[in-house]
Order: sequence, then C-alpha cells, then structure tokens
Amino acid sequence: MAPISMPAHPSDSPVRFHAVLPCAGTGSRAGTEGPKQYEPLAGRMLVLHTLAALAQVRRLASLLVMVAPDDRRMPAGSGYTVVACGGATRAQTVANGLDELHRRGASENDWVLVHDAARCLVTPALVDRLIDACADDTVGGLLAQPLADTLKEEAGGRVAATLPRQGKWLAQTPQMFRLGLLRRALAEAGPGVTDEASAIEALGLQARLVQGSAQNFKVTWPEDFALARAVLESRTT
Ligand SMILES: Nc1ccn([C@@H]2O[C@H](COP(=O)(O)OP(=O)(O)OP(=O)(O)O)[C@@H](O)[C@H]2O)c(=O)n1
Ligand SMILES: C[C@](O)(CO)[C@H](O)COP(=O)(O)O
Repeated sequence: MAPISMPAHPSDSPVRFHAVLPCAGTGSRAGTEGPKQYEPLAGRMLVLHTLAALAQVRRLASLLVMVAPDDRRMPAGSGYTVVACGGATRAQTVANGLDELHRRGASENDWVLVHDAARCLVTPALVDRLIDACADDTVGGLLAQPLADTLKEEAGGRVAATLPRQGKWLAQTPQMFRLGLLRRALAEAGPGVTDEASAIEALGLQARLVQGSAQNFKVTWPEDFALARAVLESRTT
C-alpha cells in the first residue's frame, strides 16, 4: 500500500480507492475501561485486526486512521497513517478524515471506503465485493445485511407494533462514495448522521445495497468481544 502523502493526481488519471477508518469513539456501550478499539482480542488490539484485513485489499491506495486528538494508544504501523483529527461524533470524525485525505492529494473523483474501526471481522473478500459492485455505480453503496428477525416497535417497554421487515436492511461498513460527493453530503447533513449513506440520501441520492455478512458485526456490547474472538480464532484454525 502506498504511503499516504500522495503525489499530484492528474484529472485524467484512473480513480483510486482510499480507506478511512473512524477510530475516535469512546466505546461507551462496550463496558471496557478504555476505548473498545484498543482492547486485546485474539492476540492483538481489536483495531489491528480491522487494519490487517484492509491491508490485504490490493486495490486500496491508502489507509487513513482517524483517532481522538488526545489519543496516544494507536500504534504507528506500515501501510496506514494515523491522524489525530477525531471529532465529537462519528460523522465529524469522518468529515475531518475526508478533509485530511483531500489535503494529502486525493482527488474529488477518487472513491473513499469508510469503515468502522470497531468492525474487526471484515474480510478482504467482503471489501472486494463492495468495490466490484460499486466501482461503476453513479452513486456508490454500502455493505448491509437483510433483517433476519421480526421487527418490533417499542413504547414504554411493551410492543407497540410489529413492523414489516420486508425490504429492511441493517447498514454495515465499508460504505463507499466519491470523495467530493461524500464531503458535500456530510457538510450538508451535519454532525448527527450515523452513517455515510444517510448523508447521501439527504441529497436525494440512493446508495446501492450490497450483501454483507452477519460476521461483519460492529463490536458494540460487552458480549460482542467473546463472539468476535470466537470468529477470529475459527479463521486461524
Ligand atoms: N466521535 C466518534 C464516534 C465514533 N467513532 C468511531 O465510529 C465507529 C462506530 O461507532 P460506535 O460503534 O458507535 O463506537 P463508539 O462511539 O466508540 O461506541 P459507543 O457509541 O458505544 O460510545 C467506531 O469505530 C468508533 O471508534 C469515531 O471515530 N468518532
Ligand atoms: C455506520 C454504522 O456502522 C452503520 O451501521 C453505524 O451506524 C455506526 O454506529 P453508531 O452507533 O451509529 O455510531
């Protein structure tokens, strides 16, 4: 993978694919002492599993990891660049990372794959599936998983309604859009959007849904660590 300082990129050159990793969260739901992305898991820090998977995607030209401004825990490594530009929300962290990518020479037309540091079970094959499905798309898209369970709406701890689950998907990452479009979408959507596709939707565009995997879950709750560990260990045996 090329170093992140990019040479000038003529506008008629082929577009490149970059990955940016929001890694500035506190992991408040995970029940860990520090941010969940630095927890030891199957032999190394959680986020290093995520980076190891992305490092195997041959089409990625660069990989930028956005950490919190006061974060000293993220180890430096070859193949990725760490920038301390995390924001108060995930959307702000991503927007700051995209600005940094732009400053470092990425072109408006380049594709950016935004991937949660906390989704440490992503595989190179899943990322390649997303790129294959979206590289010729006019908008871009995201990995997602069709809902497997019956969907309930709650009111005061009781079921208020059962919602139709047909056509409902759970958004995953990576989510892949052109750098220029995504910067504009996030600037207009503001800090509250919880994924890139929602910002794109707010512009009136429809992101492509690409089948992800149940294994590509986001480590969020205390019990997710054991599950993630089991999956990682199953892959090495
Ligand atoms: N201000 C923030 C908030 C989140 N993230 C990142 O966004 C990803 C997905 O967010 P989530 O799972 O919600 O992580 P946290 O915000 O850390 O967790 P919680 O909501 O439980 O506090 C994570 O890789 C997290 O580090 C980020 O970069 N900047
Ligand atoms: C982007 C995301 O992973 C899609 O499912 C998710 O929305 C990020 O988590 P958060 O809890 O909303 O920060």
